[in-house]
Amino acid sequence: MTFQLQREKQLQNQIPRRQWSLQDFEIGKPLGKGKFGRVYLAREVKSKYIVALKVIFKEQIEKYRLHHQLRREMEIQTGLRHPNVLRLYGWFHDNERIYLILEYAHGGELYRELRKSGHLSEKRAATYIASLAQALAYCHEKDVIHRDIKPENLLLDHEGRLKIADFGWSVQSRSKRHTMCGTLDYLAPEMVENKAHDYAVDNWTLGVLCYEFLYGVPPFEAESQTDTFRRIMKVDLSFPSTPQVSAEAKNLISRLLVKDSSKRLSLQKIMEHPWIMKNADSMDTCSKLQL
Ligand SMILES: Nc1ncnc2c1ncn2[C@@H]1O[C@H](COP(=O)(O)OP(=O)(O)OP(=O)(O)O)[C@@H](O)[C@H]1O
Repeated sequence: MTFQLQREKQLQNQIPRRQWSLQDFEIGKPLGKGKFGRVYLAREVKSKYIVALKVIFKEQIEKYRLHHQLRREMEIQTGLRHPNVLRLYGWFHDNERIYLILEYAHGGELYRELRKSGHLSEKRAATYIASLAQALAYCHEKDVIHRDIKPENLLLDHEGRLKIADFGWSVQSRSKRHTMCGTLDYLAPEMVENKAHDYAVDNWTLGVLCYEFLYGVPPFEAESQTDTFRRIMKVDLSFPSTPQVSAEAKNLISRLLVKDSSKRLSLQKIMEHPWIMKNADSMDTCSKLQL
């Protein structure tokens, strides 16, 4: 067992009885800034386990009346245990702030990787899609839906394994995206139309992500929000000639970007798809289970 693993176990042993406070952590460098606060590298003093500490200002939460939702969502995420879902180990608060004790994702945002390399290889793209399909199947089983699975919310650990982060912030993040960046790119037709929707919205988003991993841009990108909306509603999908992408990958994308949500490929079928079977690195997706 590696040191980090032993330390994680130590940390986990403390979780049920522990009332955490800021004194339990040594705070390191800032890792990033979100809408509601900042994220810092931190080390739990007793176990020496490295975590990411997300600091959220209560004032912000109160301003947007998000405290009930934040609490519910924190409870959901604490209960999720999957190698491709970022762990939330616990939380505590003081007068001004709420602190979330999160698994540290050493590799940072997948979004940055994607921008850096332009697009990903089929092997990497397939591995990420398989990881996402497995993580989502696990969440759906637990009746947790509505993951905000756009590249900015996907982090990588020290081994390059994908982690879905920002759980439960789907509503905020989505409205944030609408107002701040105006992007609808990852939303299924039934969502942009504000219709009732179910688990199948996540399957659509997997199709969008698969396209973006392979081509470097989302499939329905347009100058304006209205044009993106139109393209999504028409499923105006086309595959550029470069970069070269295999017919099997295009087949998977076309079977996910289907307007009728009941006809989209299921998560199970994604995992069995020939492109995934051929390209996904199974070590990264299934065998490193439950630490
Ligand atoms: N667990 C983590 N490990 C490593 N880096 C992280 C972790 N969590 C967040 N970060 C970094 O900090 C940045 C800000 O994270 P945060 O979740 O606050 O922002 P956000 O995605 O904009 O979320 P929100 O919508 O909640 O404001 C991320 O973009 C990421 O680079």
